[in-house]
Amino acid sequence: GLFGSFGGRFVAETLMPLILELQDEYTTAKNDPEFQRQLAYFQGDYVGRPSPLYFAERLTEHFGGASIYLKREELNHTGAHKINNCIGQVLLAKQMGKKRIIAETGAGMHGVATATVAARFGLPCVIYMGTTDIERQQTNVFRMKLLGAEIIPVTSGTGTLKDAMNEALRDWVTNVDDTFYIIGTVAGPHPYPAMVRDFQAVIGHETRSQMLEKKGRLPDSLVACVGGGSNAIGLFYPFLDDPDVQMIGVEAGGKGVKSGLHAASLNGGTPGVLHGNRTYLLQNEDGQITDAHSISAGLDYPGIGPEHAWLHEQKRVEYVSATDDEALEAFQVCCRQEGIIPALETAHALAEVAKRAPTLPREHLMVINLSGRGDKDMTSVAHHLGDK
Ligand SMILES: CC/C=C(/N=C/c1c(COP(=O)(O)O)cnc(C)c1O)C(=O)O
Repeated sequence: GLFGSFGGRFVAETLMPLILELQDEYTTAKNDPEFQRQLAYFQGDYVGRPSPLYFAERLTEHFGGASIYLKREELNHTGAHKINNCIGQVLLAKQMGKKRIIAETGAGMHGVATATVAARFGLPCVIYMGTTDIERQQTNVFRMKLLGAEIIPVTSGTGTLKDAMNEALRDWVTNVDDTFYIIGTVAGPHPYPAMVRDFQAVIGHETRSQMLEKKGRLPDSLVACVGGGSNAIGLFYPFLDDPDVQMIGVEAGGKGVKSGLHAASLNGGTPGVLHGNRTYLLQNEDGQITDAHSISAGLDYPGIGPEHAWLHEQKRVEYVSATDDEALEAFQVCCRQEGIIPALETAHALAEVAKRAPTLPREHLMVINLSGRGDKDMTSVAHHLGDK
């Protein structure tokens, strides 16, 4: 389970039997036509896939350069890419005879997607969520309750995603026999980063065939925001062996990487171990995890998926960052030009498009992962714009 020197399994011994059972179950499922048929069925009739690859004519005109295409993951059921992964993992949980589902959440999109599949498959569900995020993503908190999930507020640390994941991992170690932990991003011990990537790779597979059908060739560049990195790797993965397809991952630059108040684990971090895998993370010289900062709860995480750490070292993907302010600006441009209200996480990818598209010719085909919709962010954005 290694991506170069990244990834692996840094977990308590008590977890190993379940991890090995999960790895066997997943390896079997990957090659099991019945599992793949079930997955495709729910991706189609329940999630609503394939998501459109939409030519954003107004954004293209507005930036005056590259041809901009949006991969509309915000149109999936529940409003983000997270459901792609939750369907796959809940099917595994059922196959393994698990009786209880737990998850962590920051933006609440993974929490809602987990509560959604738990409801649909008749399993009790507990979601761990930091109190900071409960405050800034209230619509998703209410949606989780409507879907029947129990939410456990996490007050430790900064009360954000990292802290929620710590508590979810503790629950999992305690209830390893009857509980399945649906991890919401490409983090955690092997096989999670590879498994979550595989469930999200439907994004890239669809994008490939949609672009070939529309333009008769592959896209020139792919842009996606990076929190833990699941929507990005899902878009990038099917293209990794196409050397002419450029890939840009956009981290949360917060108040600016130099300010120290950011969540840019690659651009502002160093190698270390967190949440069961070796990757890049924000830490001080003693190896203590330092606080992340981002206007967007879903990017507010001091780590990153180990495959991204490896792709960064291999220089196959270019990782840049966008600040809170740049994301807020791009958020508004998307609303006004395309009539699409993106999630604040997604707005970080759009901020990079604002910088990069004008420098490219119209023939350049640029695909952005529109990872989620922004309903959840209305009060937060109103608050921040009020400061303008
Ligand atoms: C797993 C915790 C992350 C969450 N969300 C992250 C997120 C992200 C960043 O997560 P990744 O794709 O895994 O980097 C991007 N776009 C949207 C709309 C998101 O909600 C969540 O709790 O909903």
